[in-house]
Amino acid sequence: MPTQHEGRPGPSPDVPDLAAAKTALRDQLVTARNRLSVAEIAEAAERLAAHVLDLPEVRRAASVSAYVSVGEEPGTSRLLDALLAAGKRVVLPLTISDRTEEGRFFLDLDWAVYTGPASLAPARYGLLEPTSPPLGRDAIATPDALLLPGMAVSAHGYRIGKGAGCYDRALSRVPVGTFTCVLLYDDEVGRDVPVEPHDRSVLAAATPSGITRF
Ligand SMILES: Nc1nc2c(c(=O)[nH]1)N(C=O)[C@@H](CNc1ccc(C(=O)N[C@@H](CCC(=O)O)C(=O)O)cc1)CN2
Ligand SMILES: Nc1ncnc2c1ncn2[C@@H]1O[C@H](COP(=O)(O)OP(=O)(O)OP(=O)(O)O)[C@@H](O)[C@H]1O
Repeated sequence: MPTQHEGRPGPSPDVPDLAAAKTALRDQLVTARNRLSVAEIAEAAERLAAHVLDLPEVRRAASVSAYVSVGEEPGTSRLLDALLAAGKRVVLPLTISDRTEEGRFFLDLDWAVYTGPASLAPARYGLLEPTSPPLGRDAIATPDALLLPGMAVSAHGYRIGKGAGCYDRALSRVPVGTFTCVLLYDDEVGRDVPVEPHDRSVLAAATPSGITRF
């Protein structure tokens, strides 16, 4: 499919054709991930972690934000423990619900420090979250490097996620220039991602084959 939407400024967030195109792409991406075997997921996680840990921005970071992978997502458990073992402060998302002034429900992210696998507990939406105290939504502004979940990324670094907009909200609180890297499978990089006005691009993608910079 040609790149129809990339870089085109939209008139407002929630442009219906862009939102529908995102939903269609997400469906395709979920289907592809569902075909992965447990062995493929484990091997991909291992290779991906090695590339992430080798990134200069991650090596020199004192603090890193990441996520706890679930299901067919690129695995992060070994990566989280390696970051901790390297002496870094690791912060993880807590998914919280909020309402707009008009009463519309949305999901946002708070943050908490990771201290090891035993500090994680099952949370809403099938997620695993840290049990340490919430640091506040603005805590995402302080880590030196951000490792993000995603479903795909465009050739220009625009990512698509699960569709709640949590990471777009979180990224809007992050100082420009902060190192941001989405963790994906190889065939999810360079996809035709529809771009809405609220979308913030990332600086890199990490996959089992290596790092792509945008
Ligand atoms: N591992 C991991 N953690 C993460 C994310 C992620 O993508 N992966 N997030 C990335 O943003 C945040 C959580 N994002 C979410 C995005 C959508 C839905 C959601 O809509 N879930 C259901 C509907 C609600 C339900 O189950 O009752 C759905 O998928 O239909 C939930 C959480 C924070 N933590
Ligand atoms: N910074 C923001 N401020 C207000 N609303 C936002 C913001 N970012 C996203 N949204 C809302 O969230 C909805 C979902 O956004 P989008 O489809 O870009 O999510 P996504 O990137 O797939 O998910 P995520 O960011 O959680 O990984 C959009 O319809 C938009 O209205």
